[in-house]
Amino acid sequence: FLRLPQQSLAHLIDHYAKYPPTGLTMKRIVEFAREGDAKQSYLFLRNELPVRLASMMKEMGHLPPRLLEMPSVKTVNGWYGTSLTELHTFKELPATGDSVKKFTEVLQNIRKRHSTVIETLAQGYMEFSDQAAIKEYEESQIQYFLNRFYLSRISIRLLIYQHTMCFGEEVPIHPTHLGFVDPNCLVEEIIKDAFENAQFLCEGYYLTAPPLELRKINAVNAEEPIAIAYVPSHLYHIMFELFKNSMRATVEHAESKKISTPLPPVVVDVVKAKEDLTIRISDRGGGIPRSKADKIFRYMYSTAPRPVSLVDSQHSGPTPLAGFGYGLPISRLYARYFNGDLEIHSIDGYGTDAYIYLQAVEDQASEWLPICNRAAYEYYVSRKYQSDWTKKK
Ligand SMILES: O=S(=O)(c1ccc(O)cc1O)N1Cc2ccccc2C1
Repeated sequence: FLRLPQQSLAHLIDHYAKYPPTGLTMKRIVEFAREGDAKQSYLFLRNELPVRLASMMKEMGHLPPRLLEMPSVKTVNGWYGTSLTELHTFKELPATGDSVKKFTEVLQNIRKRHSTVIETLAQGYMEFSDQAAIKEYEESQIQYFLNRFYLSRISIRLLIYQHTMCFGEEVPIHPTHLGFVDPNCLVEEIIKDAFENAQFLCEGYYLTAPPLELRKINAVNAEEPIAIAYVPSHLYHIMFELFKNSMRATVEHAESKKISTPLPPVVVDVVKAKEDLTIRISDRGGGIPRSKADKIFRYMYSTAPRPVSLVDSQHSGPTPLAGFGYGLPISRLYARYFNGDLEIHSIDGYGTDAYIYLQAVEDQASEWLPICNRAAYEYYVSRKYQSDWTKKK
């Protein structure tokens, strides 16, 4: 037989991107971590990871050509291509101890290779915006893409961590953890950890920080601690980000009022009910007007070139809580990944409430993933961005 022409990368992408991703529920992930084995994981991931990588590579192709020319964007595209090609070599390989061991090593290399994807794409965006003004439709295409691309990346990294920690040499952080997931994640502990670390940063910079006021209600079982099956590092990331925002707002707002009363606390309410686990973070940091509130979930919004010196005159060192960076949009992706959400409700002149909603029931918490299908393609080509309403005043 003629040897099949060397599978070009474009063929690989088209082959795998044809399939929709297979989303897992938190229930399935926990069960599999308990009862699954390395071979079953290998047989699932050697197809599922290429499907998720290829889908995002195909979708990247719909971005403005000028953006795809940016060196940093080409670099990220290169990493995805290399990883897809490496995983594809396992396509026909039978699941033996040796092939599974090699596969696990490949996953660890992929995780390391992709560790700076977010910063590198941000660099690519800056290169793009330095080159020429970004049109409105390009901006909305890029925001649409980055939410899908980063959500897909969160999911790929979770699947890799689960495999390497359950079936590789890597040991879970806590003996009770099942890989990267904790079947009994004590929410209050993570909230306190995140608050203490954010407070340490805040005190280091502002020489002061607001106190925490934590209130909790377990509406399902009053005596039980509030716990759900979740990814501790995802919850920590969300809380740490929101606490940094609230602390900065609280301190800077108090300073601006020139009166030196004690700082108002950051109040956190945690309520576990039948369906939702809700965490509300309330600060009295002066809030944000509605005219600006719609921008805080934008990538790059506040990475606009900062004042020349990162050192703020009144305080020492770079502003560790500077701007919003990517913290809010990425935190919202973490919350939405397992069918939760993150909402910001602000009262201009008073303060802001951040609501985090998580699924309290494992089989309702299923991966929320982008599907690279016709609808997505339509979005890129149809210029849906064109507003069909008069401009806001
Ligand atoms: O926009 S905010 O209301 C705000 C946004 C998100 C959040 O989690 C908490 C918040 O408080 N806020 C952030 C910030 C930073 C410096 C100075 C003033 C403010 C006001």
